[in-house]
Amino acid sequence: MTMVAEVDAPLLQVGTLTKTFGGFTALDNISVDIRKGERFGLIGPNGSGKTTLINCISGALKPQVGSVVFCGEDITQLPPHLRARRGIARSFQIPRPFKSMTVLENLMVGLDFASVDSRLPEEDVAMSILTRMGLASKAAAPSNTLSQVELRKMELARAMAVRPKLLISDEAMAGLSSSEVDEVLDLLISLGEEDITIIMIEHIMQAVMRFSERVMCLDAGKIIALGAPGEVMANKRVQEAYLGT
Ligand SMILES: Nc1ncnc2c1ncn2[C@@H]1O[C@H](COP(=O)(O)OP(=O)(O)OP(=O)(O)O)[C@@H](O)[C@H]1O
Repeated sequence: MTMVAEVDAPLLQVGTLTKTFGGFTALDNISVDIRKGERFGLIGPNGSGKTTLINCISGALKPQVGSVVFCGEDITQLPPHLRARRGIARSFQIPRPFKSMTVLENLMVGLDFASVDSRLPEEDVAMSILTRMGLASKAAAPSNTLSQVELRKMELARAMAVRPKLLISDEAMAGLSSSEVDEVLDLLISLGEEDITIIMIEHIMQAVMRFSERVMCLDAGKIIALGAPGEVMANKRVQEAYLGT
């Protein structure tokens, strides 16, 4: 019985999280469990609290109330770098590469940061991640010569370098063409197939619908819907929050 409980335990447990800035409540009593390998979409209108929630999970912010439990460990008080070492990685909306470095060098910095213990030389590990992301041919290219979609892939590769259990993708597709969105989505979905849990913040609804097994919609710091993508999109409160009607 114990074994079954361990297998079924959520990877991430967010419990009664409240985050205020001065007198303003950005997150109001948020509780959600995310299972291992789940592809989880996080949506909500501008200012609804998505980034604040992700910041509380990655450690950039500490909530006033509530807890974040990851792999059974309460990490609420841990700083971001220790959360990264436990397997939480974040890929940012605006890629921030070290411009003068090559794509391979950018990745090796990520490996150093994570102090990833590997029997393989770091360069081999970095090259295998670049191959996985379809960027092997760009390994020696300076990062400032990459196209937008290549930059997004490099950002995901850098997040992958820490060998995450949980990858948080923060608007990785903003500004891309629809075929490029599909390329990045295919990559994210293939990572999900390797049991990497992914939380995707995204405004492109078509991408959210295709990617997510479950979707959570925030509005004014509260969960207004949580469930299968079709159900959430059909929810009247979600439609009102987006359409402002
Ligand atoms: N450091 C801060 N100080 C004060 N207010 C903040 C701070 N960070 C966020 N907020 C406020 O908290 C609310 C939620 O912001 P948050 O960035 O989490 O929203 P979001 O859903 O990610 O929005 P967007 O889609 O525009 O990125 C907003 O009203 C924002 O102004």
